[in-house]
Amino acid sequence: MPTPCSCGENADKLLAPISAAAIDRLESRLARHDAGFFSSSATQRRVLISANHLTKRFANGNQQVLAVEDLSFDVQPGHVFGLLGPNGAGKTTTLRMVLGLIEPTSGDAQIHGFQVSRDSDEVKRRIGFVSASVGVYPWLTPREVLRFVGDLYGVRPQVAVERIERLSKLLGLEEILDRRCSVLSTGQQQRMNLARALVHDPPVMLMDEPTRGLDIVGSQVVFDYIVHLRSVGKAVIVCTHRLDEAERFCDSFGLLNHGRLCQHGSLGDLQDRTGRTTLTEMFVDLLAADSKPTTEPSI
Ligand SMILES: Nc1ncnc2c1ncn2[C@@H]1O[C@H](COP(=O)(O)OP(=O)(O)OP(=O)(O)O)[C@@H](O)[C@H]1O
Repeated sequence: MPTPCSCGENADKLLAPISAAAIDRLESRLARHDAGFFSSSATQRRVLISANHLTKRFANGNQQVLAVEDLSFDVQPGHVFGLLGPNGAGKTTTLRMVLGLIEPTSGDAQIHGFQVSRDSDEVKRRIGFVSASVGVYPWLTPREVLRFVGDLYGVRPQVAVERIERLSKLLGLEEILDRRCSVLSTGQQQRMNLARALVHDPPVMLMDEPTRGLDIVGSQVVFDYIVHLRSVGKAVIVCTHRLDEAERFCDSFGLLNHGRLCQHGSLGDLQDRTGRTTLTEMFVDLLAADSKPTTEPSI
């Protein structure tokens, strides 16, 4: 006898026992969904920076310099990765490959799922870059520079105005926004560079020695900025020689020497593996143990 219900004849279908076959089908669909969610594409979306077996050789007269060798790492949103190493270890070369400024000899990097070697425009749109050696336009004011950069990246003028206002507050630029860049101090120029790297609101930030030449107050502005980047979910790579500072603000580390990744992990991982407490102690051991030259005969 059909069940009386305002749903009419559909009520029979709704109340009918679900067959074992239907349950099997449902379970296998859910399993497929879960597998898809946790497998490649979704996981890759969670990884904003992915370096895969990056290698770079430079020709240098009749020799070759192996600047970076088979380097792989991932950086997730809201994560600060410290790429550390002595002079000439290959840090800047790695950043240049990730930015797409130089071509790797082999390997590749992905930014937000876009391959650097193939989708370089998409990649550049998604990266902010801060370097101690980036120059400023002497005759422009910070406000003009920030508007100009916003325009280059296709940020709508009204959005650019709002962002410049927000970044000025964040970085204490209000007083200097309309002064010529040529009269700004090193610290003020660096604050403008930090703002410039964020005008297009990229999900990824690469920072090459961002505190070089800065005093304690200037360095603190950079640390606060990095903390801000993490809190808003950016994926950040920082190259620095200030190991004590890196310990404070990086979530994980890659220790490079002669282009090779000698250690990789959180501070706790590295402490467990090396038996050392500080990055400085680990570096001293690393340099003593690993003195392989990076020049090879030309081929
Ligand atoms: N264009 C180039 N031609 C030849 N050799 C290069 C070139 N660029 C970098 N190198 C070499 O590659 C190696 C790595 O250089 P890189 O600038 O990446 O090191 P780094 O870790 O950033 O050093 P630093 O801390 O001193 O800035 C060095 O031996 C350097 O001399």
